[in-house]
Amino acid sequence: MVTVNEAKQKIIANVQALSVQTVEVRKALGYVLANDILAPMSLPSFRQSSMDGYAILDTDILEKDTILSLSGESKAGQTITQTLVSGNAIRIFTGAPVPDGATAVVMQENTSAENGTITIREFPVQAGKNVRNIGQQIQKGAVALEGGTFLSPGSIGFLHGMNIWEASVHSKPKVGLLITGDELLHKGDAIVHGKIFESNSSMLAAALEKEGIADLEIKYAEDDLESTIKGLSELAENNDVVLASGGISVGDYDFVGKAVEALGAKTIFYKVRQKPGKPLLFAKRNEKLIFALPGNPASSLVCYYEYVLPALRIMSGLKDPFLTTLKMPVKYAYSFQGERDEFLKGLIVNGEVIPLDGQESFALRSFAIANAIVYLPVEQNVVKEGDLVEVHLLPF
Ligand SMILES: Nc1nc2c(c(=O)[nH]1)N[C@H]1C(S)=C(S)[C@@H](COP(=O)(O)OP(=O)(O)OC[C@H]3O[C@@H](n4cnc5c(N)ncnc54)[C@H](O)[C@@H]3O)O[C@H]1N2
Ligand code: MOO
Repeated sequence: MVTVNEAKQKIIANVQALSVQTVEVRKALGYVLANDILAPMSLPSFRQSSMDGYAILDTDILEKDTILSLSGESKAGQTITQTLVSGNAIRIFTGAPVPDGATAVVMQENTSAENGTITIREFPVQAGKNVRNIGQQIQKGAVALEGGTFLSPGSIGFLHGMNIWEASVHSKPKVGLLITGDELLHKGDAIVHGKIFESNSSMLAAALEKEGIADLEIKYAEDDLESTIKGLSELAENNDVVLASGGISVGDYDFVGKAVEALGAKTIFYKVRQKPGKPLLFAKRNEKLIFALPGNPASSLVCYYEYVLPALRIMSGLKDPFLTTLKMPVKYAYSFQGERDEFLKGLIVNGEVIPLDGQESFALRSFAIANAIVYLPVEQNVVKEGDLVEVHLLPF
């Protein structure tokens, strides 16, 4: 048995980023950049107006209500940059090139136009006002995004804005899932006393989908050693990571541990001093990872978020793979007995976290409405209302 912290350290020590591939930036959402990207151009690449109004020379505006002559127009998309001569104003629109010679743009609300003249109702006008400078966002040749950056919708827009359409990213792990349990019913099956509807596969598939891992290979094994070995070895052939659900405890029909051993995989840890999810197993077979998740649904999902997800994120190239962690006051007192750290399904409301009712490992109802996991180490087994607790934000 290892502690929660030891288990996490063993994940970090045993998991590496996968190889690098080139992907279209548009398809790169959720991938992690393998190298720094240098800006191939400055942004903006020309001086742009940030307002609809008039381009002027700030030194022409010596008092309020200065009158200038209207001498042209610059609209967005215009390719010829005009030149502003002192004493004049050029009509300009947001995103349009600022004429050479102009030092500022006065927004049109602060002007009035009549008979070819423009009255500037603002004084003083600062040089540079409402002008986006060349390279203000990024200078050509500077690091635009660092290797290790998680590509978000914002990153995709930023890269396309610099005329970058492909990027080098770490591959995403391929994941296989082995569902064990003779008690499991599937969609369309008649309800039978003693059997339950299988729900871990769809729950884990949905969690993986959230992480950008969509093409999950799912197999089902009967509660016998041969079927479990076959399922695990086939999945390990085709995938980087194999998750097994159920059959990892000590019962006569729990075969996952024995199957992992029979496959010659190296167990990195088995059993974590935690509730739920005690019988979690992490093994490696060459570079393939095997996680045996406890069958209890809430145990399975806690183990996914706390250990599997960080491993998948390290493989995807992320440096900070764990759920976002913060300290927050707890809304109600909570205490527990026993020698295992606890992970509680929690709901954050108005800056406080509520430990939800129904923390048993078979119960998913609390998880269904949770937005966080509260981590209470055994040393913190009694918390009073308002005490600070460690909260791990669930990814939504
Ligand atoms: N004598 C002991 N018994 C148990 C121990 C122990 O230390 N000594 N540990 C308990 C703990 S803690 C856990 S957690 C469970 C883990 O058991 P398994 O991983 O072997 O899981 P199963 O026995 O196969 O199933 C447990 C539970 O979950 C339901 N289940 C299984 N698969 C699914 C699925 N795909 N969808 C929905 N529900 C599923 C299953 O019916 C059981 O109710 O062991 C304890 N026992
Ligand atoms: O380790 Mo189990 O998940 O407490 O029932």
